[in-house]
Amino acid sequence: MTSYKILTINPGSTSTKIAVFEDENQIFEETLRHDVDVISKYNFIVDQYGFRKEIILSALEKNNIKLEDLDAVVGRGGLLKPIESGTYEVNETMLNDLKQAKYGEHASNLGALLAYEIAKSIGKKAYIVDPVVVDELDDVARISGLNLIERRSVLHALNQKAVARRFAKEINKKYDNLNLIVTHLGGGVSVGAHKKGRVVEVANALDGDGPFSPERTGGLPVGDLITLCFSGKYTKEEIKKMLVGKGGLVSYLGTNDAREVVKKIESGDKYSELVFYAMAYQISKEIGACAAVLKGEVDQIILTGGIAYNETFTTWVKEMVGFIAPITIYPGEDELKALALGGLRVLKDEEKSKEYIG
Ligand SMILES: Nc1ncnc2c1ncn2[C@@H]1O[C@H](COP(=O)(O)OP(=O)(O)O)[C@@H](O)[C@H]1O
Ligand SMILES: CCCC(=O)OP(=O)(O)O
Repeated sequence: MTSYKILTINPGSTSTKIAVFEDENQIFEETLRHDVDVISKYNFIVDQYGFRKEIILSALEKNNIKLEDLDAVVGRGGLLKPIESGTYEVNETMLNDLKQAKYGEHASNLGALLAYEIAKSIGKKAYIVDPVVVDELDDVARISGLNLIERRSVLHALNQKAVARRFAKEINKKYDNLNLIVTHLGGGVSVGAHKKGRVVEVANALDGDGPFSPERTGGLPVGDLITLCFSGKYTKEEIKKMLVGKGGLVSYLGTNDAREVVKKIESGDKYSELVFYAMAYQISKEIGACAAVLKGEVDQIILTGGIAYNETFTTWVKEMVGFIAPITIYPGEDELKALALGGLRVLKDEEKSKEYIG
């Protein structure tokens, strides 16, 4: 039987994760973490392309992984036109939208670009799976309160879907029959209300509403934000960076690394504890909002992402939202595997890849 070797690339706001799979089996994985000082010196995400490509290729070389042995490269999907869940072949329209940051700036925009270039160098195809713009919102969730602004679905779709399906499988139920609240705790934070297999509500995890995260402000008091914007002290680009990249934990504590914050708390730093607790508090409020969207019919709350490794943090969240539904914790994420499986389904002809129209 033919077997396939797939390189998966997941550029996140605080890291680049890579793995190589032989069919469903992971044979190599590495997480390359990026300090806020390294990342924030780049004005645009696309400028990080060379830096991230170099560290990927050098990690592969160090581990004796030969590009010529690969059958496909699958990258995390970035900010594209809102699309349905699935595996998409990387095409010119997609690359252009990402290079121009037509739908916004986020590290995931690099997934398709890196996958395409590496795949091209060996004459193979590149794909993305469940990009951050997977859109299954109920129409009511699109209404913002101002007819000039529509609420958008921007989330860790790949991992949210992967852990939701993993939970359903573990309890022998169908994802499509469950109501779940999935909370991804990464460099960005997304809290999604999954109603019978569709993410019907999510606070835009990038630059919208919702809780603050290690590197983002989440929703801010709008009046004060307007004053800041028109104070004459900051350019539009500086304000944007303040909200995404230099917001959240970075703004209060100077780091996007929750593990550093935990160390400070353990050494008795009360201010760090207050800020870290505030993040748990805001996330819990958002979980409460999703419970209202699901009319209280919540089968399970799932906590996932890097910060879900921290027991102090998950205990705070449990204390606040444990009354809503039982809580399952899947620390880290299944994104690399989800990317590999999405690519594999296409290589094995079990599924046709979708075309990105733009
Ligand atoms: N063991 C851990 N304990 C606490 N926080 C962690 C741990 N591992 C990773 N994190 C934190 O999780 C965040 C990144 O999460 P991750 O899901 O890897 O995000 P991203 O894909 O956005 O880079 C960082 O703040 C990182 O410090
Ligand atoms: C853009 C939504 C996904 C997101 O925030 O990812 P990271 O946590 O990897 O930045």
